[in-house]
Amino acid sequence: MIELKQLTKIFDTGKGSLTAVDHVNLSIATGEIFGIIGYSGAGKSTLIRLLNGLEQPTSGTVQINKQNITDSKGLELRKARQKVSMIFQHFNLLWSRTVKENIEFPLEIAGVPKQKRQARVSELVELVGLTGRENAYPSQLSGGQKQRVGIARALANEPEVLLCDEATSALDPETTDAILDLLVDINKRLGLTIVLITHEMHVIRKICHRVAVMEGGKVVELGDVLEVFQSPKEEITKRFVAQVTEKEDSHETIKHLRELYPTGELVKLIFIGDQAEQPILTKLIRNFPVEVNIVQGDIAHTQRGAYGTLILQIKGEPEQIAGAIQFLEVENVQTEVMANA
Ligand SMILES: Nc1ncnc2c1ncn2[C@@H]1O[C@H](COP(=O)(O)OP(=O)(O)OP(=O)(O)O)[C@@H](O)[C@H]1O
Repeated sequence: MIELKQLTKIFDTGKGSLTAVDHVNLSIATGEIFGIIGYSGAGKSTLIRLLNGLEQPTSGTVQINKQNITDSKGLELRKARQKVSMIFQHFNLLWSRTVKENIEFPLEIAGVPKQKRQARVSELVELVGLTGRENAYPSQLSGGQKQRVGIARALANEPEVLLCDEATSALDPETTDAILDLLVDINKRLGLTIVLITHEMHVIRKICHRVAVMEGGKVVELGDVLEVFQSPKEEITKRFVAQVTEKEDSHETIKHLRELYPTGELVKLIFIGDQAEQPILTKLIRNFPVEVNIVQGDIAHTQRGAYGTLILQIKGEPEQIAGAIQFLEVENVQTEVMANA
């Protein structure tokens, strides 16, 4: 659906040239929710502006549905851009227009007749959960409701791709989750391809299928969200993953746990995907004469299955403990002995 080849954008800053996007190659499938994460200045906004044709690349190409955005001009470019819609961190609504009128705006521009426009607006209002608020002005809405208007407006002309530029960064955690749920719902119902940029790993974890990590204009890591959580390779990716996993690996935490649980072994288990639903602990306790205490646990759900960590205190004869740990490894549970008694 989206193909970026050797995509590069160099800005002339007056003080020399700055490579904001550096030879990026990406292939995003139809119906995928694809996340791009990076710290400020990594090049995410520039990349997204290249995707919707607002910025011209210095070199390389952007193809959407086999159409080359970078070569298109005039009517052709406008048509290609209609397939791509966008929502923003600060919503970018028209303040003097009501909810209904904001959603209707892109339909007016596209020349859709009034009756058709009204029917489409009603559909969209319902889709984003704003029934009853049609005549409110943006100033009368909460942040989450404003973003719902932004989403409805973006969907008005039936785009194939929705770009989300830090779409939940201005929202509180609960509202963020509700908006992310809405995006997943829309992705499933309409088969819409979603590309989002963010600096929050929570957003990636919750809704994305795949993720690209950007640093210094380059994609430094790319993979399935679950895989990236399981084994982040780059230092920067590890830092992003640590945003949402327990701070259980820190030296202080381990020391603290050792004080609380001075005997036996402290073992950290990492469950990925289906494993999180299997009765592995039941089997362990049945097969080995050891005592197992749950010290700490955390399960996160991604679009591709669950990811969880569990810290156990295992007490018993050393060879039985060793056997229990071996059993976990045979069951393909990633296991780390955290501290010795
Ligand atoms: N129009 C421009 N002219 C010159 N430099 C620019 C321009 N736009 C972006 N840059 C520079 O390109 C680099 C990448 O910026 P970009 O905004 O794409 O990063 P980002 O990852 O989106 O960060 P942020 O989240 O802060 O927007 C930065 O060093 C930025 O200063």
